[in-house]
Amino acid sequence: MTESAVKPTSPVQAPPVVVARGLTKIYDTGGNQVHALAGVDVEFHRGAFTAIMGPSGSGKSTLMHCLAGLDVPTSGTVHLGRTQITGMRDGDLTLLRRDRIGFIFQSFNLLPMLTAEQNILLPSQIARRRIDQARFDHIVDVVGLRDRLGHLPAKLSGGQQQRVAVARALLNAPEVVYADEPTGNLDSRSGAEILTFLRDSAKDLDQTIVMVTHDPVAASYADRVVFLRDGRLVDEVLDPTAETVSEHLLKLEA
Ligand SMILES: Nc1ncnc2c1ncn2[C@@H]1O[C@H](COP(=O)(O)OP(=O)(O)OP(=O)(O)O)[C@@H](O)[C@H]1O
Repeated sequence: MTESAVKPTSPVQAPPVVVARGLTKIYDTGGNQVHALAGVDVEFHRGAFTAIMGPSGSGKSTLMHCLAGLDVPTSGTVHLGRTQITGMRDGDLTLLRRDRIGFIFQSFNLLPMLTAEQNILLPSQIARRRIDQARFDHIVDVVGLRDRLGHLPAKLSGGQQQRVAVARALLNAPEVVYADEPTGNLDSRSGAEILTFLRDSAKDLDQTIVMVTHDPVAASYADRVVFLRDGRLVDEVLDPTAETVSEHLLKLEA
């Protein structure tokens, strides 16, 4: 078989980048136990864009925080590549998050006194990493920030600020990007631009992306949607549409 005849591996067949097994998280609130995660097994594959959905209080944020090493599960394991992150010391976890994971938050989290360009470059500079100029140029052009690089965040629209945050998260080609309601503060047009960019990054840059969202339209940009209810993974949809996602959510909330 010639090389050009080899079919590219689809995102769902690629090896998992993140694997969680038997994750539980119990919060003890004054003698009252809340089982925020009640035994979650889940995998996220290279180059796949996955949305995590579920009713309010179903455990989405807790799951993302445990996957990203921002919170410690009560039991179970999380692997990033070959590294088991559960059980790591705080200092090692901080370095792992800095070097191997990208984050995008609803509230952008940009430093107000730095320009767009300085915000994008800051994590690499803190980590004393060489800047990949070609990747920087590619990302800046694709997100349409070329003529805004010298602007402070206050001089940018919400959509432009989130594009800066997305460029910052993707610059270092992290093994996985976690996005927590990335379009929650944006109008629908800016939101659609960010989601299109995330979808294209998964496809074109082989970027693994995991996004928590309440919005079926946002989830429809993903390759796959996994649904949580009462701290358990109860369903999933491949190649979702806003309609199929809404139907599944309605069933879960019934
Ligand atoms: N720090 C905490 N202390 C006690 N209980 C908590 C804490 N964090 C979360 N919980 C509880 O754990 C459960 C899961 O919460 P989580 O925030 O993960 O859900 P969610 O699906 O992200 O919710 P939402 O969609 O409303 O953001 C809820 O019952 C919540 O009240």
